[in-house]
Amino acid sequence: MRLIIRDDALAVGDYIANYISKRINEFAPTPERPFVLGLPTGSSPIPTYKALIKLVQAEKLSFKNVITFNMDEYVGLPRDHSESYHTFMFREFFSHVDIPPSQVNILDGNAEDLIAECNAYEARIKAVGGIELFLGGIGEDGHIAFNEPGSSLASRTRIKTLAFETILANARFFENDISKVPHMALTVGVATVLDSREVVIVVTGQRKSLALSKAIEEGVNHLWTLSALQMHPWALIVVDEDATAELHVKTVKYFRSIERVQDEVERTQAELKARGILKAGAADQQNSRMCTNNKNDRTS
Ligand SMILES: N[C@@H]1[C@@H](O)[C@H](O)[C@@H](COP(=O)(O)O)O[C@@H]1O
Repeated sequence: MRLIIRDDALAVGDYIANYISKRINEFAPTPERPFVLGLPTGSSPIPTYKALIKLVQAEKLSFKNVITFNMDEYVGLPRDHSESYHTFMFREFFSHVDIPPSQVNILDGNAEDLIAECNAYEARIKAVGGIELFLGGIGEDGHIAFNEPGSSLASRTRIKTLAFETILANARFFENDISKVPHMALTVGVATVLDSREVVIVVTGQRKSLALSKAIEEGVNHLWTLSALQMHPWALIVVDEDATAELHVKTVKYFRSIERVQDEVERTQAELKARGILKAGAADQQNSRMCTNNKNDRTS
């Protein structure tokens, strides 16, 4: 697992947007081989969405050959409600980029048969070859998607009753009236997230700092479902300074040093390449080996 620390939420958004953009561009998706991207809602990913939109407007990135799967959706909230995740995603992101709406997948919280809807979602993910990169956020209790404390770490897409803390936290989007917040949601499971080839998590703000420390400094625990990421071979958490408030100083120093060393390695390689000492092909091969190693190295 890697932890990247940036000054504030905007810098976190820029970092993640550039990271995703690089991944999609390197993948070079086509209609026959689309890039499959998992996406979250919430306030934390908004700076990332804004930065991604800018990249599309600058023609540095395209979503034409990207298929998306959202993490979750409320049960029983009309699709066109201002706070449905469907409305949120089109308002904050999809309407501003070049993704064909037919390539957007969001769970239907009003489906007649909710269990069938969840099973079909898992099947759809499988049918397109699995998720390449899952971007996620977390709740204050460390939940990923709507996998509340106590969720099985082997869980798949299903119906979940929301924790009271989550209902309280989300009341800010429903005129601070908890009776207006849906009490149930459809969500991908922890195992659905872990199945994706890469996971990137955004954590900003001091209110998430306890969850962050529980998830990365302690063991894997279903009470902090983000901690399941410790089992993932290629996970990246990008946080702002505020979110590190509960981390040990040595944890912060450790992850900062890893980033510094990685930057140095890349700089040295670029220099050697520019001076012709390292052949372009060899450098690329080495880079891709490093990349492969990173995929398998939980400390990098
Ligand atoms: N189901 C969503 C989560 O997927 C999201 O990560 C969380 C955090 O929201 P925010 O980023 O607004 O703190 O909100 C909800 O609970």
